[in-house]
Amino acid sequence: MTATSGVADTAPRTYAHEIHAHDLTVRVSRDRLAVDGLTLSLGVGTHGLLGPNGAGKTTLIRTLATVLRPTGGDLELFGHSVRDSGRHRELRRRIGYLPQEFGYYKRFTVREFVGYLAWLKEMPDRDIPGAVQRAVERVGLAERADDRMKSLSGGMVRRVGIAQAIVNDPAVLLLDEPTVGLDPAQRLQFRSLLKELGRESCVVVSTHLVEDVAAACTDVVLFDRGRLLFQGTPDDLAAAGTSDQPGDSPLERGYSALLSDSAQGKGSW
Ligand SMILES: Nc1ncnc2c1ncn2[C@@H]1O[C@H](COP(=O)(O)OP(=O)(O)OP(=O)(O)O)[C@@H](O)[C@H]1O
Repeated sequence: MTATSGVADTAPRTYAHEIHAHDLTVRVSRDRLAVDGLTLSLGVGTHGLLGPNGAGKTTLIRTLATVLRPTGGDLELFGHSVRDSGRHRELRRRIGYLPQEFGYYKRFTVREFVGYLAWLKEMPDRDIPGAVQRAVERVGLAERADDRMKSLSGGMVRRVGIAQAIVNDPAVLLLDEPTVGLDPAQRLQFRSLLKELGRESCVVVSTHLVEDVAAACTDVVLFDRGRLLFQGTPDDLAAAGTSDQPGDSPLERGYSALLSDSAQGKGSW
């Protein structure tokens, strides 16, 4: 393993947004476009990606993580098109990604596992132990750092997932339903971590929990059937609601109002 700090890590910033999608489409099967003509720019901040089941959130996050290729249109990360696959390694060094389905090695300790992911992200050897310690502390697992993964609860495994996503201090952090399995106290701590991370990086967090968005996000992206329905602040989303819409909070009523024009939002689930 060698230190692989690239020119891009120190180069002056030449892009307006960390993420810019233009008319992006992603086909997932012969008859299904899970992302369908998306134009969207996301910069520094915490962006909550909301939408009903099957809206295309996971597909979009996988595409942003360069796991899936765009079918049409374009996607730029840090000003570079992901169509240039020669740049993927360089782009991935600046991305943190927690997939919805998170795989891990049961016999590794937390420290070994997060360190292994740091190594895969081509972090310099000398930086790894300190970065692992910081990431594990940020998710509240310092006391379990030398325990094997197989001894952790589901919520703790999720927190290790968050630790591996942030270990390289990514400029773009992609989290697919990170709060699933977290207990209420951990969820509160995680929300403050999200806010903190969003001050310096571009954080995209997919969630079904409108409260997560209210508490932690500066920006809401509402997605349905592969299309962008709304982008604005949580206050803008709340303002879209009316008292006759279903929901227990202004944000939930705003969410319902914006989805009510779509067939999927109409009383089905
Ligand atoms: N590999 C695939 N093959 C066929 N269809 C797929 C595939 N992956 C996703 N889809 C379909 O694409 C659509 C979007 O799926 P996706 O998982 O991106 O949605 P989502 O918004 O993340 O949903 P959820 O909230 O349920 O996780 C769904 O209709 C899904 O069935």
